[in-house]
Amino acid sequence: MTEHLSAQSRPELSTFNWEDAFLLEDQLTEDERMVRDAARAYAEDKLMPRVTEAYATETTDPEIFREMGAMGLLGTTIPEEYGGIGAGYVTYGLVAREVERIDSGYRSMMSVQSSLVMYPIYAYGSAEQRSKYLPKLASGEYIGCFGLTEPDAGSDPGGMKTTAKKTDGGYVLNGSKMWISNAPIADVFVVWAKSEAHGGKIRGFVLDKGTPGLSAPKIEGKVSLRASITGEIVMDNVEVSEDALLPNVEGLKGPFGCLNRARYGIAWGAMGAAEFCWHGARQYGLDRKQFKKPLAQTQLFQLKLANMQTEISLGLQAALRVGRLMDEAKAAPEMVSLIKRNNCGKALEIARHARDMHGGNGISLDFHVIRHMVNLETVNTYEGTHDVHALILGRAQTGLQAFF
Ligand SMILES: Cc1cc2nc3c(=O)[nH]c(=O)nc-3n(C[C@H](O)[C@H](O)[C@H](O)COP(=O)(O)OP(=O)(O)OC[C@H]3O[C@@H](n4cnc5c(N)ncnc54)[C@H](O)[C@@H]3O)c2cc1C
Repeated sequence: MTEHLSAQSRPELSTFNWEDAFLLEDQLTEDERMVRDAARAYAEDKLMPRVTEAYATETTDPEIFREMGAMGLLGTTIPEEYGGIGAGYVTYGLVAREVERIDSGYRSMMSVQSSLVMYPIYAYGSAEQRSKYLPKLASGEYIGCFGLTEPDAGSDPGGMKTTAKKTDGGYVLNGSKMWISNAPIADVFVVWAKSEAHGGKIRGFVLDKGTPGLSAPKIEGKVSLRASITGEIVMDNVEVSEDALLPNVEGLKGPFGCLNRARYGIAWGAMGAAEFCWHGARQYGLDRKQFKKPLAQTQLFQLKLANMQTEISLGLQAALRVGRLMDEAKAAPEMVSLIKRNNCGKALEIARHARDMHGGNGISLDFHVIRHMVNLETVNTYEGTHDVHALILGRAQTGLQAFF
């Protein structure tokens, strides 16, 4: 059709913005941009200067929770009366993207606090639980963790062995959780257990640090996500009163409701890490000369940059679309599986290429790409592995269950 239009009536073509191919910026509201800009400034000014050291020494600074809390970056979707900023899911995603542009570990700390601890207390908790925990979690005074995975139950959380037995005044919990982000420094533990009193159904409990029988040893020696502390949760006859039970949910839909939100944030976050790697590779290719010309002037280098730009542009648009649908309460969990799986897998591939494009320098922490690459191995695995999300999407289109 366009070729029949006269030059005057032909719509103006705008110039291409290589960093923002589909003008994502124009699709955001003023408020979304404002929170995003604040998150970007915080991430660049406060997180970037400490990440290399934190990663190298495998240390997590708990002060980061307080800083994020002061910036309004914890529990962004939680209403203001509980300390959140009552923002939508697009805002939450934009924040995840900025924080993960620096490090997936920092984004993990934030995602766990917001989606896996604050969200279940808000959505499934009693009025008392909401007012006891949410404001302090929002300010970062309390640090939270989420215990679903066990040594023998990862992709299949229904196989968990942790139990809650009814006592006169409440419950006694026994079992252990594995690979739990924030656990060794946590004040609040949201844990999932099979409750005999509820016919063996999975129920959520909120435990306080210091409860006898509750411990959270650190898992040492991780090669990935080293700036984010990870631990076990050991429950050895942990006695809690009735008010530790999350009253308003039972079954796997409890943990899955939280995971769905965290996975959505991860889809944005992974694109932030990928963008860092892409921009880093581009700049490196412009600066470094081999064979008397910039690396960026070679066809292979440009092909890789084009692939990165394409996947990131598509991945961000998809995340934005799902975020808008979440804000309209129209998003299905399978949509989240699709973007979590795609964006993590693509980000990992981009980070590997960026590492290669930096040559020998690519293996140095100073250039950051190998840190992102190794982090993204975890991001591709946790919150539903790349393959497990494929099985969710396979089931959705065939009606056939391929998990077992
Ligand atoms: C750093 C880090 C932080 C984490 N933080 C938390 C946290 O805060 N809270 C929490 O609860 N968990 C957390 N996890 C755990 C994470 O969610 C699990 O590692 C993840 O769900 C995978 O479980 P798994 O490790 O037991 O692997 P498995 O389930 O044993 O999977 C191993 C492999 O088998 C494949 N597989 C499994 N089932 C199937 C199947 N049916 N068909 C085909 N392939 C299959 C998987 O895709 C994978 O490739 C964290 C993990 C890490 C590494």
